[in-house]
Amino acid sequence: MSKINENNPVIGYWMSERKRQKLNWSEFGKVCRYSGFELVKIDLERPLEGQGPFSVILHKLTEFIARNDQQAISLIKSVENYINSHPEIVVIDPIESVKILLDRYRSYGIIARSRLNDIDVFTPIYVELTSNNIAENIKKLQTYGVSFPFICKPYVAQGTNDCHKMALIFNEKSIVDCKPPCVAQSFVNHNALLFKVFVVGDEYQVVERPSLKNFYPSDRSTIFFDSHNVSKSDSSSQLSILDPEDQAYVPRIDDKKLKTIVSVLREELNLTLFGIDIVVENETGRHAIIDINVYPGYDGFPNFFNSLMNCIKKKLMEKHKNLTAENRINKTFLNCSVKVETKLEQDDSGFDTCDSSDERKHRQLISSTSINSKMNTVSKKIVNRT
Ligand SMILES: Nc1ncnc2c1ncn2[C@@H]1O[C@H](COP(=O)(O)OP(=O)(O)OP(=O)(O)O)[C@@H](O)[C@H]1O
Ligand SMILES: O=P(O)(O)O[C@H]1[C@H](OP(=O)(O)O)[C@@H](OP(=O)(O)O)[C@@H](O)[C@@H](O)[C@@H]1OP(=O)(O)O
Repeated sequence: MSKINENNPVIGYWMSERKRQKLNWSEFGKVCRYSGFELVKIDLERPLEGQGPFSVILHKLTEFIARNDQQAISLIKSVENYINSHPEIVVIDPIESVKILLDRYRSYGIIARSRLNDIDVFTPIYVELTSNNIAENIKKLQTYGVSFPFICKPYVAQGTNDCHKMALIFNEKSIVDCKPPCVAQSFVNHNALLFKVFVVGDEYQVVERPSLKNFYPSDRSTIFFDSHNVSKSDSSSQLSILDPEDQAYVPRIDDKKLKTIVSVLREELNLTLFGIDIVVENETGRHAIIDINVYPGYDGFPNFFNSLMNCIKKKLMEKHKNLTAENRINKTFLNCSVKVETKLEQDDSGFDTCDSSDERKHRQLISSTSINSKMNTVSKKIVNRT
């Protein structure tokens, strides 16, 4: 097992070249150096064991996690194995949590079951469509209460070429335009304003983005669109221009609700880097969460790299504290067990008690096995941290 180099801790990262360039990632290298860290790109084609030791692993592996081929599966498996055998490393973010968010249906479920309901924050009614049988889909939509118009969103939320291709469906005869497997979600009118919340650990920022205009049930045909042409900071889609009959009212986000949304989701998702897309429903002012993204673009987040660095330092401190506490608990456990065992040996006077001496030996064996395994973990951790 490799050791953490505390004098010059290494942050190993992986993200696509496209994302690296968009974020101007080399600047983060400078921030790292300034804070005494080394920033190293992980080579996914080589075993990770020889590339460390890492103090932190930061990744956006969504494009591999979303893929279902053998190569991607075994690549992710080997990253997972490496992470599992190095509990001392801070991982941003756990692959298990990322997997959940790549499945739109599951991430909507998390919102729907969370205590956000208590503050009237909701995810618009949704249902998963898995079959091409139109009658079955109509029935499902009715049963779950998905209303027209609704948006058909690909099942996989991030990391594929098609995951941002959506269809806005206005009537029953257009249900044929759904492309299962997908999630159908009722459309919420929100005057074409989207609030994007970018979260970095304890910090967050809201940026306003263009969004889809108000729509109503009608005979019109399906609108197919790519979400990246609608809701980027420089988007100027025709679909975002309000109709003359719409009220030129500007929705507002409630800061107190926003704070609760971030803290509830941070806890529910077990993620450090994520984005929440919120719209405010016309008339009711209710806040609807329409999407959650893993490690989003952070476009408009001032000093993102400084916030990221602060967050990494905080996570390292927490990890250090947890490992120290674990060591202390293990030592206490060891002391107690040694005392109990000594007492057991003294008690073994040859008289028949309710425990046979064989049973006692068996118990002692179990006890010392568990001490040994605990000590192994402790000493491994001590080795890793020196
Ligand atoms: N339920 C909804 N009601 C109203 N508008 C919606 C709803 N869901 C999505 N939209 C609109 O469609 C756009 C794309 O939806 P969504 O955010 O789910 O797509 P995405 O591809 O996951 O986006 P991202 O690029 O953030 O990953 C949103 O920006 C918003 O304009
Ligand atoms: O940065 P990446 O390449 O990861 O792209 C992400 C994109 O960021 P970008 O706008 O900087 O492209 C995000 O947009 P914002 O929510 O931040 O607006 C969001 O669309 C993610 O779903 C994308 O992840 P992907 O689907 O590609 O995995």
